[in-house]
Amino acid sequence: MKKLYFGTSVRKAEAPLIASGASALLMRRAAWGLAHHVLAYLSETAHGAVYGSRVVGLIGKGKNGADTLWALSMLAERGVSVEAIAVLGNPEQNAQDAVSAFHRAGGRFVTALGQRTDVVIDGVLGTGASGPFSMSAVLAQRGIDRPRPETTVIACDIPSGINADTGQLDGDTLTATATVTFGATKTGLLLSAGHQHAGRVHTVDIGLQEHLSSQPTVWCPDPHDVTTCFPPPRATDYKYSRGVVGIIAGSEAYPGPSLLCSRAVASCGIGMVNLIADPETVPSLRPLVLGDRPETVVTAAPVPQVTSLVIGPGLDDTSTSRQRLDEGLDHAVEHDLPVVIDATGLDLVDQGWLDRLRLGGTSSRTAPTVLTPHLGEMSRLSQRFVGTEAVPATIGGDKDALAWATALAQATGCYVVLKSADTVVATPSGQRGLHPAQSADLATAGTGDTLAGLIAVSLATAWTRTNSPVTEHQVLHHVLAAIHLHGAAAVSARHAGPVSASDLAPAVRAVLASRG
Ligand SMILES: NC(=O)C1=CN([C@@H]2O[C@H](COP(=O)(O)OP(=O)(O)OC[C@H]3O[C@@H](n4cnc5c(N)ncnc54)[C@H](OP(=O)(O)O)[C@@H]3O)[C@@H](O)[C@H]2O)[C@@H](O)CC1
Ligand SMILES: Nc1ncnc2c1ncn2[C@@H]1O[C@H](COP(=O)(O)OP(=O)(O)O)[C@@H](O)[C@H]1O
Repeated sequence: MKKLYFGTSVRKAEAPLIASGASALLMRRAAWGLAHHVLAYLSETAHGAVYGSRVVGLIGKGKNGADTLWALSMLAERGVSVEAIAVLGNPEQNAQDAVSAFHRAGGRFVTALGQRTDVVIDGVLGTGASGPFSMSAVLAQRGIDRPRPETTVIACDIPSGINADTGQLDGDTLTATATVTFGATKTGLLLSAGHQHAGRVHTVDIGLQEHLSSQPTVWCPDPHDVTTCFPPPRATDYKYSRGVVGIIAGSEAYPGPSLLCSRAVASCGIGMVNLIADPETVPSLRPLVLGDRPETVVTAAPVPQVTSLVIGPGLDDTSTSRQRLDEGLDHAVEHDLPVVIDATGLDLVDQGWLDRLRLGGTSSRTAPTVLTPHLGEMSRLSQRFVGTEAVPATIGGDKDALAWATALAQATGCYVVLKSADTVVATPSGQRGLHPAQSADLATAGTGDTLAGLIAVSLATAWTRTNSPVTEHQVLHHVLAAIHLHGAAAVSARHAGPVSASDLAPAVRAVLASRG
């Protein structure tokens, strides 16, 4: 997993260095990093020509603008023709050293972008941005055209106006081809509007690591985590040692999720899939799932070897579904097993259950309970268990997703996986994870049922493979790995055309096959 930091944390980490007079040094390191990446993009985009190419910086009134001016000076030394446009404030007043260096290098201030601009550097606002910001309005006020769509835009540290903690943007900004960010990868670059506008993120080390170590971290999964958390079987394995996932999903009204969930679990190579569906009360599930995968073990109650449970996809609001949920949760509590609660299960679970399911709750539980709401379900859960107002469920909306998930995790004592284009995870003690959107192909019915199954597999693996008690951080790791596998499966399935939820299970196998 990679570590991400809030923008405010990076600013706190810089503070002691700035106090000791190292501000100019940090800025120079940042500018070198920015210039280096601009040169690389020029080599790719300006017909391989660095000499004679033209780079224009949009300059604000803070240090972000100063960084950009220093980087332009360095580019000038490599034969790049550099110009700057003051779009906010007067850099002469706030960044005199940088302006002098820029002039010395042959740079000049202009008032228009000009016909041929190879790269535009967005140096208007960095981590000091606050409140509303409209790049369109700021440019229009000065009679400056927006860069043409084909122009390479490189954001200095973060696209202007983006909140470096939350990724939120109150207004509009330029969509960058790439962002060159300093000190650490900021959460705001991989979340919400920040993720949509940052383009490719390059992180430049400016010597903050030691000072960042005391700052809170947000964990981000990578492909290696899938390899670790979804391992191939060991030579000595047998079916029960690989884990058994119990599934309480599907109803007479919505039978499909039982199949989607079973397929997802089976596609990971688990020891056994146990669909818990009494033929007396939900008669259609058994033939449906057995017709698809005869190896599924369908029982009225969980088999004793169950290692983790997923409860909720496709349940309806009937007494049968409620009873199935109650029996499944009872089993999870009694045997201290990890349980993933998804979809209707989230609406059926009540405070009494949460008191028993929370870590160290009335049942002295040690195994995790993972709640996997989408935005609408999250809004309802927050109203019921945190006491917050109803929130309109729009992707990229004005909610700080990490803070929202953290509040619910702390209130419920459960792990929360808040699913939208970006997915965030919060643990009961406040550890956090973030999986930036990987594939919008997941925006289709049934993909959440698949994810719930993958998380249950990953937790079953943690439970069967780890001898010592599984830590909260290990649970976070396994949950994030499952989310990454889900996204990678959507990317893989895309190669064959538009994706539906049924395509994900075969794609999960393909992704795992490619990881060895
Ligand atoms: N510290 C260091 O040593 C290092 C820092 N580094 C660099 O510094 C950058 C942060 O610099 P920064 O703190 O000067 O903030 P920055 O974003 O450039 O501008 C703030 C100015 O903008 C204004 N403003 C704010 N919001 C606004 C809005 N919505 N609309 C309009 N105006 C708005 C605000 O005005 P105010 O609201 O305060 O009146 C203030 O004047 C960071 O991203 C990185 O590039 C690196 O070099 C590494 C070393
Ligand atoms: N635009 C998007 N980009 C990336 N992932 C998305 C997007 N929209 C939805 N997803 C993902 O798709 C899944 C949808 O889950 P959910 O809404 O519970 O679906 P369902 O209940 O139909 O199974 C989640 O994992 C979510 O993160």
